[in-house]
Amino acid sequence: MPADTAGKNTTIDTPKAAVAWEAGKDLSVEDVEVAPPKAHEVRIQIYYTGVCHTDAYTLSGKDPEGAFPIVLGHEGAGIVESVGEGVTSVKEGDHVIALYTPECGECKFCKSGKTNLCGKIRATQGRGVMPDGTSRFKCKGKDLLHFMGTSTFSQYTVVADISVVAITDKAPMDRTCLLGCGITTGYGAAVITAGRGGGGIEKGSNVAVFGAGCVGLSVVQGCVKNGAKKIIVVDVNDSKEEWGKKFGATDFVNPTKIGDQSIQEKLIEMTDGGCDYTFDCTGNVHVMRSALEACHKGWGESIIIGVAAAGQEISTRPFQLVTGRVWKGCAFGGVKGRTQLPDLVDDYMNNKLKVNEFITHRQPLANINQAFSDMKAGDCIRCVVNMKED
Ligand SMILES: NC(=O)C1=CN([C@@H]2O[C@H](COP(=O)(O)OP(=O)(O)OC[C@H]3O[C@@H](n4cnc5c(N)ncnc54)[C@H](OP(=O)(O)O)[C@@H]3O)[C@@H](O)[C@H]2O)C=CC1
Ligand SMILES: N[C@@H](CCC(=O)N[C@@H](CSC=O)C(=O)NCC(=O)O)C(=O)O
Ligand SMILES: [Zn+2]
Ligand SMILES: [Zn+2]
Repeated sequence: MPADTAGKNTTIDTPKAAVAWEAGKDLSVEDVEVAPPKAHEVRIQIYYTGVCHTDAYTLSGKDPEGAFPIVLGHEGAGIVESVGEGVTSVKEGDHVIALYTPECGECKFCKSGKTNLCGKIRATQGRGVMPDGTSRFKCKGKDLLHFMGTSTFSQYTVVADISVVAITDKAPMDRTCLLGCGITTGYGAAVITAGRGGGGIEKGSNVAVFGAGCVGLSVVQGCVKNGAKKIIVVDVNDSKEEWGKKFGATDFVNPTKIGDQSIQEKLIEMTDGGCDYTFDCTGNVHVMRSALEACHKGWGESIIIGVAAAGQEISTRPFQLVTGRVWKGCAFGGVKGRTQLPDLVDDYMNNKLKVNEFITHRQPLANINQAFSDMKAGDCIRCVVNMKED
């Protein structure tokens, strides 16, 4: 892999990337060409990437925005190799995390103070191209699409300068990569998105978290931080009870083992009328309904985090909302990546945020398909892929 390209306007023509040529097929590790960053773009050498269920979702063909061939991956950390003209926010050698939720600071969304979503490059990002409408990846003479503005399953990637944040070089990248999606998403949902003022769950809240994967356990971690009273993990997999308790959950319910009672009835009974907050971390629309209906009348809030497949819709009786329950959702936990992510990394470095505990599996890039299989097994919370080991 060339190490002397930094700062030079050259295409890197030997890195490897895991290419998704077609929906539903294994990834193929290929030699790719990665063009230099244009103005307001950054080329990053990716060191480590997590594999998230959203990568599998898009690979499956169920993502309405999914197109192929594409370089997937959106949970990555690395080092800036070179920057294009006009880039001032990061420089060569900076340790960074790629951001699938960019932050330009200038658009209507960024200026609203009401959301972490940024509108500046969302249209091109959704079409799998850079903001100028073209790709920086080539393989076998074909252009490859970018994914979520990050494409971290490549040893080198190019991102918009608003889609990357510099963090301390003291933090181990094989862990901080997970702050690029799963951990930040769940934690942010609990400490930022939840609550009418968006300040997170209040101290003393009773909470139910549906689905105890990386995202759900991160919600648990956020609820502990904000002083929740009851944190009930709901999962169909009994092994998640121990995981939930490790992160601070107080109770566990397996909804398949409560007889004739519905899960919403069970949770209402356990919380004297319903939960103050519930979180869907499964992507299952039936679970989303249960999560809403398990909320306390008058004020309970249910936050949708899980990503459901194309064509799936949520439903409930409108009466559930008329009587004061609130349905909302968030991407990346409501966290503003460039403004707020460095603080989360610092919290991790100061032992205030668990990250290491989520890593159950590791694979080299050559075994990335195994990393997808690992992720789908019930004993995996997160698998980290070493992008330098091919
Ligand atoms: N909004 C956002 O910004 C983001 C959304 N996501 C989405 O969040 C979701 C969760 O991600 P992740 O934590 O990685 O996923 P995991 O699959 O690791 O965790 C989901 C958990 O939910 C369990 N589960 C499945 N069905 C049910 C059910 N009916 N009731 C209760 N529990 C159930 C699963 O059990 P089992 O393993 O037995 O199936 C698993 O333990 C995904 O849909 C992902 O795409 C992820 C990141 C960001
Ligand atoms: N492309 C999908 C939507 C997938 C989705 O909801 N992505 C989340 C992040 S999930 C991360 O693992 C997100 O950022 N949503 C906001 C956005 O602007 O995409 C579809 O079309 O269904
Ligand atoms: Zn993700
Ligand atoms: Zn913006």
